[in-house]
Amino acid sequence: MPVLKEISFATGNANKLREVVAILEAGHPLPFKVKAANLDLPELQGEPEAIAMEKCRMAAQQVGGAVMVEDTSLCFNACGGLPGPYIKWFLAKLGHDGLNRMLVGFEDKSAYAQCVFAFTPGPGVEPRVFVGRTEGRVVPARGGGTFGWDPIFQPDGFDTTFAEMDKQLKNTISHRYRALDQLRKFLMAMPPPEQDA
Ligand SMILES: O=P(O)(O)OP(=O)(O)OP(=O)(O)OC[C@H]1O[C@@H](n2cnc3c(O)ncnc32)[C@H](O)[C@@H]1O
Ligand SMILES: [Mg+2]
Repeated sequence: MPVLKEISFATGNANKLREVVAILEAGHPLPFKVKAANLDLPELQGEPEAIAMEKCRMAAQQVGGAVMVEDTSLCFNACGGLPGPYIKWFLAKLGHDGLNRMLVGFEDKSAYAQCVFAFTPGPGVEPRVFVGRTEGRVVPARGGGTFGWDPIFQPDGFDTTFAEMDKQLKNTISHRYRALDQLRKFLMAMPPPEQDA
C-alpha cells in the first residue's frame, strides 16, 4: 500500500468544503494534509453508507490516490427517513416551503441531518465509512442561509436554525463535525507518513 501523505477531499460543493476546512482549522486537524479536489461526482441511489462508499471508489479512481468524500442526507422521521440521500433533488424541486409542506399532514416534524464520510487510502482499497447525525426538526425557513436546507433545520436544544446559528457553533454540533471527528480518530490510529530522508 502506498505511504499516505495527503488526502483529497472530493466534492463539488463549495459550502461543504468551507465547513470541512473550518472544522479542521478549529483545532480538529486530521493527521494528514487535506487537499481539495473539485469533482462532479454522480448522485447515486441506495442506502447512505453504500452511496458514500461507491462515491469514494469513483473519486479514488479519478484522483489516483487517497480520498475522502461525504454524502449528506436530511431524513424526516414521519416519512421513514425520506428524502434522505435524495434531499438534493427534493430541495431543488420543492424549495424550503415545499419541504415544510411535505410534513403538513404529519404531527411529527422531527428530522435528522446525517453525514457519511467515506475514506480510502487509494483505488482498489475498500473504503471505510463514518456516520455523524444531528437530531432536530423541520421548521419554516428562518435565517438568510446560503447553504442548502440550513434555514429549515432547527437542531434539538437550540432555538435557532442552522442558518441563523453562528457558523462556528454549527461546526461543533453538526452532522458533518460528528462524522469528521470519527474519521479523524480512525486516521490518528494509522501509522504516520514516513519522513523524507
Ligand atoms: O459533490 P458532493 O459532495 O456530492 O456535493 P452535493 O452538493 O452534491 O451534496 P450531496 O450529494 O451530499 O447532497 C446533499 C444536499 O444537501 C445539501 N447540504 C449538505 N450539507 C448541508 C448542510 O450542512 N446544511 C444544509 N444543506 C446541506 C447540499 O447542498 C445538497 O443539496
Ligand atoms: Mg452529490
